Amino acid sequence: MTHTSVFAYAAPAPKAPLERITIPRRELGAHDILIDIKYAGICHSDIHTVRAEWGDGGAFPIVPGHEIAGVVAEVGAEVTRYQAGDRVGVGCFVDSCRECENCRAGLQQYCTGELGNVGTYNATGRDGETTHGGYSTHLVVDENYALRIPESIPLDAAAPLLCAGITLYSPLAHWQAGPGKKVAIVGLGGLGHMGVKIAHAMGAEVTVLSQSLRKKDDGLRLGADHYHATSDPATFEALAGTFDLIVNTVSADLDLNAYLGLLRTDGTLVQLGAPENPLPVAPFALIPRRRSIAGSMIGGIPETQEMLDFCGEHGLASDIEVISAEQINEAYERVLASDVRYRFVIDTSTI
Ligand SMILES: NC(=O)c1ccc[n+]([C@@H]2O[C@H](COP(=O)([O-])OP(=O)(O)OC[C@H]3O[C@@H](n4cnc5c(N)ncnc54)[C@H](O)[C@@H]3O)[C@@H](O)[C@H]2O)c1
Ligand SMILES: [Zn+2]
Repeated sequence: MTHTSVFAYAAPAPKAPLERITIPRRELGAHDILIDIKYAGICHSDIHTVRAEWGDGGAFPIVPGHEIAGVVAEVGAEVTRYQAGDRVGVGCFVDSCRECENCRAGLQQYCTGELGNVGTYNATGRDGETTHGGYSTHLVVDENYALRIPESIPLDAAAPLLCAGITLYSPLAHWQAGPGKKVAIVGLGGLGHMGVKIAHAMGAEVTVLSQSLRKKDDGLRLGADHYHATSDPATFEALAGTFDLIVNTVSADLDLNAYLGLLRTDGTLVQLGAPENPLPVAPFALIPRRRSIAGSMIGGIPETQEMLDFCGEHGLASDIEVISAEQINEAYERVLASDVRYRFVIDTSTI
């Protein structure tokens, strides 16, 4: 297979600063599109991965980036869905088996086939080659794993929707956030701020549970009805038994038992944050009120398109700070210090 060489930013080894390298992109296959990447969001998962916090080490050098927005530059011979000039996005995976029960149901993120869902980076594609993510100038992807970005959403603010947006939309839709439902969003970072916007647009009564009240004004502006500090023990007394749904976006260890106490009867806590340590659950945090704890991972292709269209209709996008490629390492430190409002987005023309 022949390749084209393109520029990218990569972590050469675990915990090492990212640096500019060249990577291969495959030649256009019949069903592929070539995307001229314009913007790539920085997700906390990128940081977990390059710091090797999820165990397996990975295939370094790793080019992160799964919040990708760009414009179609070329299409393969049999492409039907896109043409040059279309505004498109790519999220957390670029392929899946397409045959298992989940793939056929449009839940490609939960592919159970041998191929599994092929991560946009740090994964092995069906051609046996390592995938490289969006901190890069170009990407070749199968047209079936790209999404259409509505005209009303600027490309830079659209990029984070491809992970942060769908990761919140999917559980909020699944657990039916809407009028009459009380929803708490724990952690007001990249994921959390999209959770507030989307849950509010769905009609739910939204509460932010943040470490402090430092970002309260932002939270209310984003659409929250209430805002509480989890550093204040009175919060857990005042809100005991309140919520139908709690969505935990925190990237660090948290005492889930304290949060389970905030659920009403039959309420559900959905775990989205993925810290490296187990989170112990006390049986009696669940038993007395038939409470549930669940997980959810991004969303499938049809639901991601539905989320983008929903955001287009409701005028939603991410609150972003656009940076140049040479600021990536500094941005990582700022994400780790909770100093981001609310997503860093790399202008990939600076790569
Ligand atoms: N389930 C999924 O599909 C999925 C998808 C994307 C990301 N993630 C994971 O979700 C987590 C969050 O990602 P992100 O990009 O939003 O990160 P982020 O760093 O932008 O946001 C995390 C937020 O949690 C806050 N926080 C930390 N400790 C807290 C505490 N004790 N109480 C309340 N808030 C606290 C931080 O201040 C920050 O605002 C990461 O672990 C990431 O890997 C999961
Ligand atoms: Zn992500």
